[in-house]
Order: sequence, then C-alpha cells, then structure tokens
Amino acid sequence: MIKKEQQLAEMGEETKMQQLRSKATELLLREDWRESIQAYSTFISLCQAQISKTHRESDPDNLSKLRKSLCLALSNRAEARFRLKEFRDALKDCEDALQIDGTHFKTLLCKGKILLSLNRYSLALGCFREALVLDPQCNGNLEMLNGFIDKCKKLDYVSRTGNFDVSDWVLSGFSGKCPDLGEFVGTVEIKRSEISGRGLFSTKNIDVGALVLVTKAVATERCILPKGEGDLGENAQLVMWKNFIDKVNESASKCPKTQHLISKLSAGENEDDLEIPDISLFKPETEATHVFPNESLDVDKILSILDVNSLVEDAVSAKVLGRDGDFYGVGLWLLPSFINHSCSPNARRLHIGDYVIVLASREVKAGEEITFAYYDVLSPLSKRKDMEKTWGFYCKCKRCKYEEGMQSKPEIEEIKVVLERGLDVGCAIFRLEEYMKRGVVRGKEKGYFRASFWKAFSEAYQSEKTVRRWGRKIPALEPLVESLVEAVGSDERVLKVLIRKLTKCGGGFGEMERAIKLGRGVYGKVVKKQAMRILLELGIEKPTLNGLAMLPKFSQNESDQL
Ligand SMILES: C[S@@+](CC[C@H](N)C(=O)[O-])C[C@H]1O[C@@H](n2cnc3c(N)ncnc32)[C@H](O)[C@@H]1O
Repeated sequence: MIKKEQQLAEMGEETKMQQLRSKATELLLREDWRESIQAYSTFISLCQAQISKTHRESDPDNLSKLRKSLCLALSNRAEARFRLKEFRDALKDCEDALQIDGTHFKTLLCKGKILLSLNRYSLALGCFREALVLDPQCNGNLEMLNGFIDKCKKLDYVSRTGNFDVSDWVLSGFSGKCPDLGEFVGTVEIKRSEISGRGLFSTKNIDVGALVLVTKAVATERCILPKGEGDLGENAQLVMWKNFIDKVNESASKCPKTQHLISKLSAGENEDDLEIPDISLFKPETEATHVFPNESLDVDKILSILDVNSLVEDAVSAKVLGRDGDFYGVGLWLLPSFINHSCSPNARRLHIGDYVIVLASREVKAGEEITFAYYDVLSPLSKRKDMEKTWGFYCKCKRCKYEEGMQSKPEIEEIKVVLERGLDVGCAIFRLEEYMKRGVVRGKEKGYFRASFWKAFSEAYQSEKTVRRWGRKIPALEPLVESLVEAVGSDERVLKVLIRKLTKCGGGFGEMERAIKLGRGVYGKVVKKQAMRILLELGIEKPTLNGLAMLPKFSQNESDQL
C-alpha cells in the first residue's frame, strides 16, 4: 500500500515536472528569457530533488532520464541567461550541465558564445571546435558554427597581435555592422605617474598609428541632442546620464571582474595613494585564472568614479567612425581610465561601436607615459586653463609648465592682442615665428606655441590671400605640420588643412606620404590604400574635376597595401 502511494506521488511529481518543462521551453521559444529562467529554476530544483531520491542500482534508467533532463534544463537556462547578458550565471549553468554530460552539443555551443562575449576567444574556440567534432553536421547549424569558429580565430589573432584592419568596412562606406574588434592590450603597464596618481606607460617603442589598446565599454549611452540650446538639451543629457549610470551598475552587478576593476578607478581624491593594479587584470583571458571577490560599490563612489573616468565619444580629441554626427555618446572604458591627460599627448582615441581604440598619434618611446587629450589641445594656454577647471584638475603636463613660464613674455602677449583684435593672422604668425627664431624657443617647444596659436595658422593657410601676402615670412605648411605632430601628435584638423592644400595644388609622392603618416596617427594603420584615401578625405569638401576628386592618386604600380 505504501509503495503504491509512493508510486502515485512519484507519478504526480513526474507530471508536474513535465508540465514545468513544457512551460519553460515554451517561454524560451517565445524569448521570454526572465520567465523561462524562473520556470527552469523550479524544474531544476525538482529534478535535483528527484535525482537525490533515486537509487542508482535499483532504478538506473530513471536516473539516467532525470540526469538528461537536468542537463538540458541547465543548458536552456544558460541560453536564457546568456541572452540577458548574465554571463557569470550562464557560465555556471554550462559548467554544471557539462559535469553531467561533457559532450552535450547545445551546452558547448552556449558556453562558446558566452566565452566569446567575455572576450575569451581561445577558450570559446575550444568549445566550438569540440562541438564540431561531436556533431560534424551540427544539427543543421554547420554554417553558424563555422562562423563562430572563424570569428574566434580572427579575434584571437587580433587580441594577441593588435593587427586589425577596418579597410573593408571603410571601403564599404561603413555599411553593415561595425567590424568585430578583439580586445587587445599592447606593450603597456600601469605605474605611478608624475602627472597624477597612476598612468599607463609603454614598455616598448610604439610606431605612429600602432595600437596601444582596444577595449569594449563597460557601458555606453547615446542620444540625439535636440537642436538649439537650453532646457531640452539639458534634459536629454540628464536622461542620458541617468540611463548610463543604470547601465554601468547593471554591468557591474553581472560581472565580478568588472565590479572589481571599477572599484580600482580614481574617484578624484588622493590619487597618489591609490593601488596600482596589475596590467594582466585587463587582458581578455584573465578571468579564467582569477577569482574576483563579490564586492559591492556604494552609489556615491560609483558617481564620483563616473564623473572622473567617463569619456565623451565625440570629444575634439577623439574620432567616431561609421556613425552620423548627430549622436552624443558617453561611455566608461576600464583600461583607458588609467590614461592621464596631457596638452602634448602621444595617443588618441578612435571609437568604433562600443569599442575604444587607443593608438599612438606620434612615436612613443619605451618607458614614456601614454597620454591623450581630455580637451582641445590645439588651443592657447588661457583657454586650456578654463577647460581644465571644468574637468576639476590643475594640469601638470610638461607643455603647461613650459608655457606657464613663458606666459608673461611681452612678445607673446602682443601676439595675443593681435589675434584678439581680429587683425591680420599672417602678422600674428610672423611675429610669433620671429620671436621663436630669435632663439628663445627651440625644438618641441616651437610646436607647443604653434599648437597654441593653431587657429591663426589654420586660418592663414586656408586663405590664399594671406599665404600670398606673407609668402616666406610665414613657415611653409609641411614643416609646420611636422612640428605640430611632434608636439601634440596627429590631429584630424591639421590633416584636413594639409589635404585641402593637396587637393588644390596637387602634390608629389612625398606630400602624399606625409598625409598618410598623419592619417595613421589619426585612424591607425589602415592597411588598404584606398581605405586610407577615403578616411583622409572625410570631412573635407572635395573639389571635383569631371567628377573626380583631386587628391593625388596612388599610381597604378603601387600595391594596394600601405
Ligand atoms: C581618468 S583618471 C586618470 C588616471 C588617474 N591618474 C588615476 O590614478 O586613476 C583622471 C584623473 O587623473 C588626474 N589627471 C589626469 N590628467 C591630469 C593632468 N594632466 N594633470 C593633473 N591631473 C591629471 C585628474 O585627477 C583626473 O581627474
């Protein structure tokens, strides 16, 4: 009698489990991820309870059936959690499912996708390859699986070498999805900085245009700012900022590594006492060997951290590729948060999708600190001082120290007066160059001053009248560009003036080479020449002759590779 009751109870449990499983599957198919996770969780608990009650010896078939169901349920819950970007929990489900059946195809596929999203490319590749071996036809998903394998191989290569190329995407007119970028940390380390707190330093020489790092945002938020000033714009920014904070909190709560690394960022105070994190923590595969504590960050600290470290995508010193200019975007990127500002920077940011690419905008020597501009460095000292105030620090870079020392020189004051009064920019440039020629200013410092008075230079070189009037009394554009690049790195506005001159007057091989070098400092080592050409022409009105742009062409016998 007792046995019968027990059997009936078991049948009841079984029916309940079947119903739950069907409901969970239906919810999964309907892509109702949250609800399906709940249904699977109940099913999994019941299933685990049944398994612990079932005897291996007396009922091996039932036990095997239950274990199969549990494995599938864990795998499906992993998929739902993956869709919600709950990667840590999804990965745990996959591990549990694979403990039951190490050759479960669906779980291996899901685990590969999770690892790929966590930028752990070689581990992801291992999962996809294992799945392919298990089922060479892949349930009809062969194409998809091969796609994942190719992607992992590509990203793994990029993350090891930093050799990525956006040429094809540029050549396609930035159409379609942004290219897949692998996370990459170049030859850099975090050290105590003379500028402030910690900074990022190169451990080897870095060429112009070579990548320093590529990293995906913890979170980004974008909006289209309403045209015109006032409340509307401010409200849109407030909403954007609030959404951004929520997204950062969400990402941190889902990933202990992200949470841990956010906690290491500066909140703006006592920077010189802050811990120096090991660079390996920022490398894609680190998670596999590290256990990150589950720590929570208090709201005030997060707000201060975001205040100090968030970057605006389309700052003057950054370039956003492949998106129309109406968007305003803000984001948090972890490793770039260790990069200090300098008014004489050697790196710049390039934004593609949610990735930020930091590249050398001029040659960087081993041991040099990597810096980029938080605000416009092609501006005079007084303006930069105003901008640093809004950033909440007093800039301690070499250029500021030097220019502060020269500030009171009457010659510099006179030039400022000429410019403020809107008098002839050629005259201001002439006076500046004469002052520097007299020997007080040499080498890189010349570039500092030229960058401070860039506005005058740019106006002068774009006015044929000024160039004609002042002739050799003002420097030729090419050496000026070189001196600017030495002082502040490549800049697209300087590039634009150079390209305008080339499109107007034509130019030889040397000029084109110079433009390409400058282009590399702005866009990185774009491999295909035609793609670089398109980038060089971005943002300049192209004078056309019989419909052809007049930028000097690459000759036929030059290969397409730079
Ligand atoms: C994004 S963090 C840069 C990394 C920071 N030094 C650290 O230790 O975490 C920005 C903060 O660094 C400091 N900082 C960056 N550039 C600076 C500069 N040129 N002069 C003075 N302080 C600077 C300021 O305190 C700023 O708020």
